[in-house]
Amino acid sequence: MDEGVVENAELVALYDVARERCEKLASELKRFKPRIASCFEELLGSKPDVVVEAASQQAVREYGLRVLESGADLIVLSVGALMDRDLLAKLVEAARRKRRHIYTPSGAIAGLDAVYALSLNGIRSVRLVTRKPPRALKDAPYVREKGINLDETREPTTIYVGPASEAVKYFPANVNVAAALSLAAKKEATVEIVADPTVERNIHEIHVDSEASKLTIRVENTPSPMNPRTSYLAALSAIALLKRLADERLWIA
Ligand SMILES: NC(=O)C1=CN([C@@H]2O[C@H](COP(=O)(O)OP(=O)(O)OC[C@H]3O[C@@H](n4cnc5c(N)ncnc54)[C@H](OP(=O)(O)O)[C@@H]3O)[C@@H](O)[C@H]2O)C=CC1
Ligand SMILES: O=C([O-])CC(=O)C(=O)O
Repeated sequence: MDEGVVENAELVALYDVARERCEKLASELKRFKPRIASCFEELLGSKPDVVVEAASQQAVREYGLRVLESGADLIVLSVGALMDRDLLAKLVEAARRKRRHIYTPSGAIAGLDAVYALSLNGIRSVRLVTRKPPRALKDAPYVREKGINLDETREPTTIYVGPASEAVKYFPANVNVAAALSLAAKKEATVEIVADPTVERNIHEIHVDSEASKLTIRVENTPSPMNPRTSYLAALSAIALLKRLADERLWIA
């Protein structure tokens, strides 16, 4: 799985609260022989140039600053954590001071380059409609807190409408894309979440209204076989970013 993709880089270390998950991943790799770190300090001890967070919003809060302070770039997938303005300001300040970068890849969506471009001239409204099979949503804090029973859902049901900063707390493993979208738009997205038993894919629709363009983007993603909440595209997006960085930015799409 790791052959022939990111050529000019080494995977130096892996860290997860559950060590056996790193061991399983490492056993599936052919080219890379990463150290399996038993704590986050040990991961940083490998002196990485880039650390990819693919864990949780809590992990961004726990380790984000330490990554930048260690002199590494930080790629964030649990972008929801960055809706916390204080945390974002601290990370940006550390990145500036250490001359490193924070990257938020497009993850499970597309078109953030255009959304960012439109933000330069001001965006009137930005909306995300996320549609996932009920099994991908049933463990979300919001669903549990409100006692919503998704096992009996027979038709598409809107279970949540609200601002991105709230949505990423209620659905921390489902709509990090709402944060990536809001940061690109420089405007908080309104998020609608639909539990849809008629779909097998994780579907994200972006609607942006601005003077320069009306933008509609729809992405239908195959879920990861290991985690139905997560789209396969999100992992590919992080790998594609690593590849661009490892190729020393000779070509940026
Ligand atoms: N930006 C985007 O477009 C997308 C973002 N995501 C986000 O990316 C993240 C990773 O997704 P995915 O790989 O599917 O998640 P998984 O839950 O499948 O895997 C994450 C792993 O990280 C571990 N972990 C969580 N928190 C910590 C921590 N503080 N320290 C150490 N290990 C930790 C988890 O352990 P445990 O299970 O014990 O918590 C788990 O083993 C998620 O937050 C997800 O929501 C996903 C898809 C798209
Ligand atoms: O993978 C997806 O479809 C989106 C996702 O989980 C997230 O943004 O957290």
